[in-house]
Amino acid sequence: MFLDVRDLTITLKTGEEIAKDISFSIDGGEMLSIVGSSGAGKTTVCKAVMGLLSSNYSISGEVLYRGENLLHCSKKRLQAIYGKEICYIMQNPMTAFNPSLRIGRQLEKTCYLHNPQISRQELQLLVSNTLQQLGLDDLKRILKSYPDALSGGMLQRIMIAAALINQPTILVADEATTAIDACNRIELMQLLRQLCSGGMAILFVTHDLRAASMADRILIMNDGQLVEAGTTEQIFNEPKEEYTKYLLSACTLERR
Ligand SMILES: Nc1ncnc2c1ncn2[C@@H]1O[C@H](COP(=O)(O)OP(=O)(O)OP(=O)(O)O)[C@@H](O)[C@H]1O
Repeated sequence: MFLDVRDLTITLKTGEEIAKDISFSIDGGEMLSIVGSSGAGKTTVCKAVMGLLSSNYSISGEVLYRGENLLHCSKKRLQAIYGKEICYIMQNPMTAFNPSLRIGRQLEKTCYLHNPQISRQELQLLVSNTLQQLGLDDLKRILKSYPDALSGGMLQRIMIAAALINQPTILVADEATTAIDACNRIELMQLLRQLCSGGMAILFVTHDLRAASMADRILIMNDGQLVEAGTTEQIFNEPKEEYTKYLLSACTLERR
């Protein structure tokens, strides 16, 4: 199993519980979606999986990456895993980049960090290919730009490129398609499916049940807890919980 999260409970130092008894697993070639309204605890769970929660949080349970509990790994081991084997697409593309560094440089640094042996030529080719894979063709301009010169949708796609550049085995995508227009969003979802077919495991987190329809399985999260789990067909065609039905009706309303 690529990723196996067991009984993950996240509590603030003040005692407030943000997520309780969260368990799920994803294997290579699978896309699992966590769906829930704003404030359900989705981002906090992603950050716990990515080792990004500060000491203001206490975490119990297990985050197993191929059997290795990431909550107890050394800093050195985690540095080797995160950004290379497990990559994260953060929710807000505007704050994910260094504002004073050109995009090209930032992508090169991301790649170089985990592939110090790579030649200059290979590095440039990899950066260009990854951006093109995400439908970003205006390469010269993009690579020379500072983040504030690019649109939110573009930055989101570049952030996805940054996550894919090191060809991770697990991709954690938190609202990865939110800032992207509808046509590009469909293309991006198809790309994620394609990556899955190539063996990647994808955790796709969203507040929008429609966006989750490309996943193999869906977990519904509400108020810090998983309330329903099933295949995508089960969730869409035979929802059991009232909250799942509510999320489905919100999709139908938006479509009218
Ligand atoms: N450090 C913190 N201090 C206080 N409250 C926090 C902290 N971290 C998380 N929370 C609270 O935990 C809850 C879950 O937050 P989280 O960002 O994980 O939700 P989410 O499901 O990802 O929502 P969204 O989609 O809007 O980001 C929210 O009510 C949030 O305010």
